[in-house]
Amino acid sequence: MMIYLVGGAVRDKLLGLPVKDRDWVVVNSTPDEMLQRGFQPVGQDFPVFLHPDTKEEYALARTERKSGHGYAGFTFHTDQNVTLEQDLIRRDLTINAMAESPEGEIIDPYQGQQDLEQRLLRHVSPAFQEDPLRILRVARFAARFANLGFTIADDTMALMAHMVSEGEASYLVPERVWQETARALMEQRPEIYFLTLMSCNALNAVLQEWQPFLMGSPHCLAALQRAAEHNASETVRFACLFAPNSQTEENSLKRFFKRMRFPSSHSELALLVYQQADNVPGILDKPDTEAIMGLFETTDALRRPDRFREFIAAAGYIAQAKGLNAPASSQNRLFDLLKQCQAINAREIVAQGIKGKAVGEKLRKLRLEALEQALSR
Ligand SMILES: Nc1ccn([C@@H]2O[C@H](COP(=O)(O)OP(=O)(O)OP(=O)(O)O)[C@@H](O)[C@H]2O)c(=O)n1
Repeated sequence: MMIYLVGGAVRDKLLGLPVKDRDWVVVNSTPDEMLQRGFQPVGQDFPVFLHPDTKEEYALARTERKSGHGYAGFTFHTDQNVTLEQDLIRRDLTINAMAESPEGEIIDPYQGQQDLEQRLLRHVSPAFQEDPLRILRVARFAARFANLGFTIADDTMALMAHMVSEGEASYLVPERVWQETARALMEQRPEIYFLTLMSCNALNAVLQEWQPFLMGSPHCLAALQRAAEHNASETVRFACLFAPNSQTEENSLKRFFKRMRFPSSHSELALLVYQQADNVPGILDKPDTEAIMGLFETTDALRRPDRFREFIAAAGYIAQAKGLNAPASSQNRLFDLLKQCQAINAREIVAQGIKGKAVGEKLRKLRLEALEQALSR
């Protein structure tokens, strides 16, 4: 048997980037031999094994043939005669289709190194079409490597658009779409992921309800870009893409979240942003304690201060993207005001012998007074 390092590890090494996961291809072997050598099978019909010590993935060189749609549509073919070149040609991008021998020799039958130099994301062969997830992967790599100067080859973009027009993208299940999208959100230039999906029409095919936000208003993607520049969390980046938008009804947004099964933390923050983000800029311009208290109440800030922090961060990026004056200092000020309100709690009021509904009323009154005082300072 011969073992080669393949895929992202070879690509990242050649780019001088840190290598996270290492994947290996095993040529000229059989499942029996792998088992004899102590490798653990990953699944029943899947020619992939885990190394007994490192737990890294070792896959028998294989060819894949499509026999239908989606993930049930694959048949694997692996035998001792499948060559490294045959294994590499079925991969997605030329920069992901290189191998390294144990001696450190790079095996590059499809000009991956040339494309690395030319900063091109180019599909290896027509076999690219066998997996619609690759449309999202290419968009994600474009987002990751944009700052290194990478762009998508015209032919590859055309192929992706062709796959979408053939209806292939509709076979992507929500879980996989989210998996790629979540990873893309954390890349350096996440907006490029969405721009790529728009260019090949995949956004319309898989994430249609997002279109009014992403295509209808220029603020969302600009806000996302700012959020990424400031190393914002995945939740905040996601929520930036739901700036208030008059074309979308709240119910259809809720249906979208449900259909795509986004994590509830993300959907909840996004919904708050959609409903309330426009109320944040300028709220501190005039000392209107009722307005500030109203914002705390509608966003449930007193009980969920961490989420409120994320909410004002997202609202801030959106406001900045709109060219409004929304400095980080006013976000901190708003959060300080929240803390002042939180410092007053029901215990002291109950201790004074106040009961029932009057407790809440008194609490609100004291908090408004605290806001008044803080704002006059
Ligand atoms: N839909 C896919 C998924 C994976 N691959 C191939 O399998 C390798 C390993 O896949 P994965 O670990 O998902 O990606 P990486 O390229 O290692 O990228 P990342 O850094 O994002 O993990 C890829 O390089 C690529 O050659 C592919 O061709 N098509």
